[in-house]
Amino acid sequence: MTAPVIVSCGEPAGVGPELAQKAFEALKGEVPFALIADPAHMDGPIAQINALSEVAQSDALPVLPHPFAGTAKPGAPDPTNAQGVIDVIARGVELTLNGEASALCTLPIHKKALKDGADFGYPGHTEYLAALADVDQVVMMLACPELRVVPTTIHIALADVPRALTQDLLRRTIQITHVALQRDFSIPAPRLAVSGLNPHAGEGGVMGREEIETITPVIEELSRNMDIRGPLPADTMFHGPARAGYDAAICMYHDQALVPIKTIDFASGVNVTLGLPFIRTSPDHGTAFDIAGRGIADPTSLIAALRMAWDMACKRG
Ligand SMILES: NC(=O)c1ccc[n+]([C@@H]2O[C@H](COP(=O)([O-])OP(=O)(O)OC[C@H]3O[C@@H](n4cnc5c(N)ncnc54)[C@H](O)[C@@H]3O)[C@@H](O)[C@H]2O)c1
Ligand SMILES: N[C@H](C(=O)O)[C@H](O)COP(=O)(O)O
Repeated sequence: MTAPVIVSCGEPAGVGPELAQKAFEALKGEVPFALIADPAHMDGPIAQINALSEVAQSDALPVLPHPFAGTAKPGAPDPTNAQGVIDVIARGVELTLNGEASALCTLPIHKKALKDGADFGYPGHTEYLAALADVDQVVMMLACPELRVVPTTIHIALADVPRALTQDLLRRTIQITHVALQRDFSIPAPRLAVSGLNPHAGEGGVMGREEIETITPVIEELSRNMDIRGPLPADTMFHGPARAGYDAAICMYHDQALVPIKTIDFASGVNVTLGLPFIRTSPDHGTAFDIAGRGIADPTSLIAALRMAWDMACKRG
């Protein structure tokens, strides 16, 4: 039997805790999951549990208690909670690695709050999870029913992208994506479209040389074994008919990949980390401090993230 999904609470001052309550109501009987959180931070009904084996018997949101140093005031992160947020993620990883949970779904963190409150040394979950799992490269993919995108460089300043974009990084990003599309998304022969970095994919070297020196050689090499094309101008590869021609778009930097998907489907996009020794998904939005605690946050993306985690877990068996 597939074990439940474990959900890390993320920033308690954000929309995470209320979304977990809403997702529990929506997914009862469909996706078994438990939240790791401080019960004192939760507003609605919860069932405190001691182990994930108790999830099936819970008629309220099952919560594995994790005491935090501070209270949760919507929209105002308490720096004394930062270490708790980080520790909850690590506890979620431990539970997936020891098999008590089948997958990890993370609620949003506030990166600056973690840096300020606990000197968190990672720009996001993606890099922290890679470190916890001792994996030197993972891939961020965001997926919605109409589009999958992968940023090759992730949480770095735009000015640093050209230097970070190496043939090795691009090759491994594409290979990890290709394997995951086959294994977790049931696409036997994935079609990949690779963007350029520069306007008009460099226009033959007139507007930048990364396409000639870095991107094209990798595509040529990998095209011997996979259906891959590019570099394509990024401005024309995301409209409807263009999207129909590929299963995933490999992009060169964060916003090149995430702007199109969050524009097309902010409500139900899912962030999934590929290349980890466990399954990790997440909603595609952040902590939404501006609406936290008002009961109006939309749980659609979290619901999609939980369904994706569960689906992947059931497929992997
Ligand atoms: N997985 C993650 O941990 C994750 C993902 C994205 C952003 N973040 C972090 O979250 C923080 C805030 O980021 P941001 O302000 O750029 O993005 P955000 O997604 O938190 O908010 C952007 C806008 O979308 C709205 N929004 C977000 N989620 C919503 C929901 N579920 N229902 C209704 N409206 C919603 C917000 O109210 C806001 O107006 C930053 O620290 C960022 O790094 C974390
Ligand atoms: N780049 C992600 C997004 O905007 O959706 C987000 O910052 C989450 O990153 P992690 O999953 O690494 O926390």
